[in-house]
Amino acid sequence: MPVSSTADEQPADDVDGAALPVNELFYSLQGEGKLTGTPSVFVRTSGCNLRCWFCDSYHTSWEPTHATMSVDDIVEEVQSHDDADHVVLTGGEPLIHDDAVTLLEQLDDLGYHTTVETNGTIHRDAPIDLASISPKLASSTPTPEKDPKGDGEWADRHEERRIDLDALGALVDDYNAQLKFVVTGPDDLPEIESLLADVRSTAASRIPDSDVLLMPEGTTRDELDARRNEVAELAMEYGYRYTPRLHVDLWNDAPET
Ligand SMILES: C[S@@+](CC[C@H](N)C(=O)[O-])C[C@H]1O[C@@H](n2cnc3c(N)ncnc32)[C@H](O)[C@@H]1O
Ligand SMILES: Nc1nc2[nH]cc(C(=O)O)c2c(=O)[nH]1
Ligand code: SF4
Ligand SMILES: [Mg+2]
Repeated sequence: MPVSSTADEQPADDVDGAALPVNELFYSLQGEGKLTGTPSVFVRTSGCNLRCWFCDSYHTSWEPTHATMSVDDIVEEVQSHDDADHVVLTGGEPLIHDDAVTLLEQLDDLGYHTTVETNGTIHRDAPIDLASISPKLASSTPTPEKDPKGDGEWADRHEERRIDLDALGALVDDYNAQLKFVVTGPDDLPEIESLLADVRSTAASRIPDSDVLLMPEGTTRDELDARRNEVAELAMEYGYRYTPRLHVDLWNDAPET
């Protein structure tokens, strides 16, 4: 059972057996985190238990769309990208789906390196080679002024759900992990420091600063141009790692990149 199961699951209709709601499946370079630049197949599931105002995958969270794919068909499409040996399972929040585990098991059996991009509110037992955890800060909350769709109807639910220390501690203890924070500005740093202290006292394993990454918020080149230097300097000031958003630098906000 997941540590936290406040899931807004998209039903997997039409298909018998293990299946997932898939928003997009594409081959690209890992654009974020320690494996930046690695050729990887991305499987993006639809549905999320949070609603970050800045979500760069709007059609998996605010207005989710998907095709239901059997896990067998997903694996076949992954294998069609001959040169890739890394798979990134993302979303939406991929760990709201029970069959994410089935997919990860099949990929692991085939020898793929698996990264799971997760908001860190749900823990599952699965063969995950890199848990790429992006805990959501207060600056992600869709207040009425920032809500991309409505009038702040999701703000309270998002606030209640965005941090689950037990899930974060279990993910860090069970997997090779990186903590990747979306930074909107210097005001985010005190919260990152205090959250890290809490996760460090919850988790049994050590979390070195080199596993903590600061990533500038921005879905377009222009937005990143305005923010990346400030975030890079914050990384130097606090001793954390900086991660670019290589895919945005290369392809801006094009889909399937
Ligand atoms: C769309 S999320 C899907 C995985 C999971 N729901 C999560 O949030 O980690 C993939 C990654 O994009 C990041 N992200 C989403 N919107 C962003 C934005 N506007 N600027 C920078 N990073 C963003 C998330 O923090 C996460 O690391
Ligand atoms: N190229 C590329 N790298 C990524 N790393 C994490 C992504 C995500 O959306 O989870 C992502 C993405 O959408 N594209
Ligand atoms: S948790 Fe991830 S997928 Fe969900 S709204 Fe936030 S950034 Fe988007
Ligand atoms: Mg993305």
